[in-house]
Amino acid sequence: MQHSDFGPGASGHLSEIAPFWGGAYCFDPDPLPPTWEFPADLWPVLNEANKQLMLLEGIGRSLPNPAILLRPLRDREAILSSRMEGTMATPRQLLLYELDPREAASEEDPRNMHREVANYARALDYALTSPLPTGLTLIRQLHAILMDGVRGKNRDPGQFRRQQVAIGAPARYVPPAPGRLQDFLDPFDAYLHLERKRYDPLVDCFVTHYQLEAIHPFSDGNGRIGRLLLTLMIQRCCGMTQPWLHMSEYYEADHQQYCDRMYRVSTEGAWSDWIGYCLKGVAQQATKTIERCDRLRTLRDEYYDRLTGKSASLRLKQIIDGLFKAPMVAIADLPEAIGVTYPTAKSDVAKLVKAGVLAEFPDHHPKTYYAPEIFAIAYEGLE
Ligand SMILES: Nc1ncnc2c1ncn2[C@@H]1O[C@H](COP(=O)(O)OP(=O)(O)OP(=O)(O)O)[C@@H](O)[C@H]1O
Repeated sequence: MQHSDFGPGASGHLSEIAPFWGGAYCFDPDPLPPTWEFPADLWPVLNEANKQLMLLEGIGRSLPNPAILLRPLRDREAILSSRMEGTMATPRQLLLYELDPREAASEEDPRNMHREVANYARALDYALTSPLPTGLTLIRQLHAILMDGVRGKNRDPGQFRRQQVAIGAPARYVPPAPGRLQDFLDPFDAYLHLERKRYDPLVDCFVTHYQLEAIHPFSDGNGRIGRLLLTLMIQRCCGMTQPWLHMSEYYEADHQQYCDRMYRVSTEGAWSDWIGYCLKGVAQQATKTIERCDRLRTLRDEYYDRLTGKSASLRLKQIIDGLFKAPMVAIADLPEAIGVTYPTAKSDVAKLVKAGVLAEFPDHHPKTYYAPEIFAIAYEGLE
């Protein structure tokens, strides 16, 4: 860690540790809230972010079936947040894994990565339905789900780290020493539990995101847990009925910038820069999500027309709605999902193939179908 990068405005202090960790120092972040005042020139940026967020909330809330948006959003977030850390799964791999979650055969088996991405999605679902307040207990539970059954060293599901870690190679940022972690985690937990924090709720989401990353409490998975918590906090603290907004797409577009801005909070106390960047991301992500929602809604209406017109068969509508939640389906799973016999399910799938809604997924047993047009919108840019 570059000692000379840290100036008088740093948002914490350097303290000495064992010399082999990229220099002899780690960074001890000051407890929240920072002494930083929210600057006047960021008000328009904050207002725009909150406006777009509320627009998205209104549109999401008016959806007759919110799952048509929530599931693709959740999967996009799981894929992109994991991809930022080198854990790769395409949407197809994720959906196929979820249809058939077999154990990985070895540490090198790519199914390990698919499982980790599926775990991320599962952890998000868990967080969003958990009655626990946002705090360390919930954070540890989420980490345990994220690392559940994943092979590899230093995963320690649900456990705070007992060793020194560093970000980057050579170490660019070195978080607090393990022996003193609790000194940073306790005040962090107390701040999370405050009903009214220091700033606008949206601003506080990004202030706390920085703090969790600066403490880096786990030996692995800190980036993902931080972004998962961010989704949860935006939903819980900003009056949203559902998790409509995720930030990983924005951060992933320029990972370096995301990390650099956090680094400069540590070294110079550059909060305005970090918060302004995040708020712009909120407006951008909200706008993108609204557009995606419109495209999915239009496509669903078009499918209803294409297949059945006004005399829409309820059963086919049900299958179509299901495809918007997960655009992959195995005939064998349909009878239980919609309460029909196997021959009826087979004939319905044939109708959907004829109408161009479904296509057979090549080289896969048991026979599996996917909806290419839904796929193209929901997972745009991810294949
Ligand atoms: N200078 C920094 N200060 C604080 N946090 C940072 C900094 N640079 C990057 N980060 C955060 O650390 C994350 C990466 O941390 P690290 O490389 O230690 O991975 P990890 O703990 O193994 O977690 P994951 O596997 O989810 O990344 C980034 O995604 C970002 O959120």
